[in-house]
Amino acid sequence: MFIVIEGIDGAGKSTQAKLLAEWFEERGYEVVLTKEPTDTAFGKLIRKLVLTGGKEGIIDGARISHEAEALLFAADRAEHVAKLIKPSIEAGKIVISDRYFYSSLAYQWARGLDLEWLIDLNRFAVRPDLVILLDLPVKESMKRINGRSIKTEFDRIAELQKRVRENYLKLAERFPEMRIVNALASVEDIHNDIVALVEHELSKK
Ligand SMILES: Nc1ncnc2c1ncn2[C@@H]1O[C@H](COP(=O)(O)OP(=O)(O)O)[C@@H](O)[C@H]1O
Ligand SMILES: Cc1cn([C@H]2C[C@H](O)[C@@H](COP(=O)(O)OP(=O)(O)O)O2)c(=O)[nH]c1=O
Repeated sequence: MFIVIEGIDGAGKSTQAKLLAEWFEERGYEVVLTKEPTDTAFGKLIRKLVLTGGKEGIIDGARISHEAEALLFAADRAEHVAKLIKPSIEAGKIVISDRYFYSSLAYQWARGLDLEWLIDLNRFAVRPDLVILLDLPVKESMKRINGRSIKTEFDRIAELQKRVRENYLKLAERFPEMRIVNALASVEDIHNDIVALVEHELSKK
């Protein structure tokens, strides 16, 4: 079984991914807990060129293009799928990924790229059984990650996160595997909501 956790920055994805992995392990399942961007050379390149916002992300005097960013995320994902996700699913393990191609759709679309091009670009990515979308207002997520980003960037980031949140909600109407979970609740209540969705999915297998 392949489960993905999605949501804006600070939505609680890594917290819930870890709890869900423990839930499966306690029940005797073999679990692979993973994330995107990955920790491989491609993921490191993304952190260097895309996520630092510093001078390493500048090529020939300009920031790398949003198209190049989308291609880097897709290249990282292609390796992730081929080397870890597919082999683990085939070995009967439970794969839990903190972010997947839905992040590319929500974020790179918010950067102004064409959604249909992004969907085509990511068509190689095996579809998960279940995608948990942790949804919460940007104001709340900003409170949770306060300190992770510098203050002067706050408003610009909040604006982007708002678009990303809206995009995720639109994507949930298009991709039936996506389920919206209210991420304003307590860590424990959210975990219980996720477990209910997972148990429903397990009962279908
Ligand atoms: N339900 C929750 N209520 C309040 N704070 C939370 C909740 N879930 C996570 N947090 C806290 O919010 C911050 C961001 O959570 P994290 O799981 O790292 O989010 P993400 O992986 O989506 O960026 C962390 O400090 C975490 O402890
Ligand atoms: C996977 C992915 C992430 N992102 C963005 C979302 C986050 O703001 C950022 C980094 O993800 P994040 O989960 O914060 O990873 P880390 O804490 O390891 O740096 O990358 C995209 O724009 N597109 C993608 O395809």
